[in-house]
Amino acid sequence: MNPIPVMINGLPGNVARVIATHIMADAAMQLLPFSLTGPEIDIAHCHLAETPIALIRPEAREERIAAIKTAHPGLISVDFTHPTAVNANAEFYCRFGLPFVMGTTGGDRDALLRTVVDNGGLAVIAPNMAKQIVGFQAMMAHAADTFPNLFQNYQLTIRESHQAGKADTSGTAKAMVTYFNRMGVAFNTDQIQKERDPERQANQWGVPPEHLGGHAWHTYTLTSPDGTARFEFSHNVNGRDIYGEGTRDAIRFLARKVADGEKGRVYSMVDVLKAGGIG
Ligand SMILES: NC(=O)C1=CN([C@@H]2O[C@H](COP(=O)(O)OP(=O)(O)OC[C@H]3O[C@@H](n4cnc5c(N)ncnc54)[C@H](OP(=O)(O)O)[C@@H]3O)[C@@H](O)[C@H]2O)C=CC1
Ligand SMILES: O=C(O)C1=N[C@H](C(=O)O)C[C@H](O)C1
Repeated sequence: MNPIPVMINGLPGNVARVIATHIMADAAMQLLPFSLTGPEIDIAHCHLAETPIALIRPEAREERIAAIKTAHPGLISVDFTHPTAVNANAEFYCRFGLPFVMGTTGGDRDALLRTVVDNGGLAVIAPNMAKQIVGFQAMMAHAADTFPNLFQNYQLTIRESHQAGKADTSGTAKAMVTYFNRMGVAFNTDQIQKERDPERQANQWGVPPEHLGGHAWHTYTLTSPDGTARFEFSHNVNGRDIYGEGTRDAIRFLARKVADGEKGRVYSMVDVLKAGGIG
């Protein structure tokens, strides 16, 4: 079997760099030496180990993509860019018939789904690629479907802490809100408490100093109306390696859907998990 050609977009950003390293280590995939990059990037290349990757700025991508696509049939694009880029990037992928994995959070998520469906695109879209967190989401979805209003009238607090440079509120926490809502909890994503201050992260949260520049800590606390019962769920991730395996599974899943001739469909990481793509 030929390796799946993969273009990681968002280099030289933090997560794109980690994911690209995971792709390079996977014999079933071929990391292409190109990456769509952002408007602030003024270097022409970045290096992953010894491999130079050409960085394609937004104004150059329309003229470059056709040749890349022709040279690499079956190309899968993987997007870990910036919340402000989500919708325009999805439109770009759909315009050029590029199936994509969208790991980037933020943007208008409803519009994102519509773009794919209305334009016959194909995508896996998920705010979190970590398989254990995806599994936790699936558990919460099951609880919401099976026991609607299980936590009716409970008070919810959501606290999340990420590296100071994170541009948006946790997309994972926002997704989790939908399950709590379906379990009867009144809560708006604006109520998510986000921490971006490294001093408080180290001294109050206990984030290890070496991970202040890259961590994703989330705690969901439910308190009963009379205050006698409290339920707490946490997932605390240091570094970014955890996202590599799930992203590779999403790429393999999407490549299979392309081979099956699917079009106009959006899949989540829960779909990837259910398909047995995560092992
Ligand atoms: N789904 C998941 O499992 C995970 C998702 N994420 C998400 O991934 C995203 C990236 O995070 P992170 O790497 O920390 O962010 P960084 O800011 O480190 O990197 C983002 C990179 O994307 C570039 N960029 C901006 N606009 C575009 C564009 N239009 N096309 C291509 N590249 C662009 C930026 O360039 P410039 O400097 O010019 O803006 C920058 O180099 C976030 O949305 C984050 O929430 C993170 C971890 C896991
Ligand atoms: O920006 C990050 O780092 C992360 N972003 C995702 C999110 O917003 O949910 C996933 C994880 O929290 C790390």
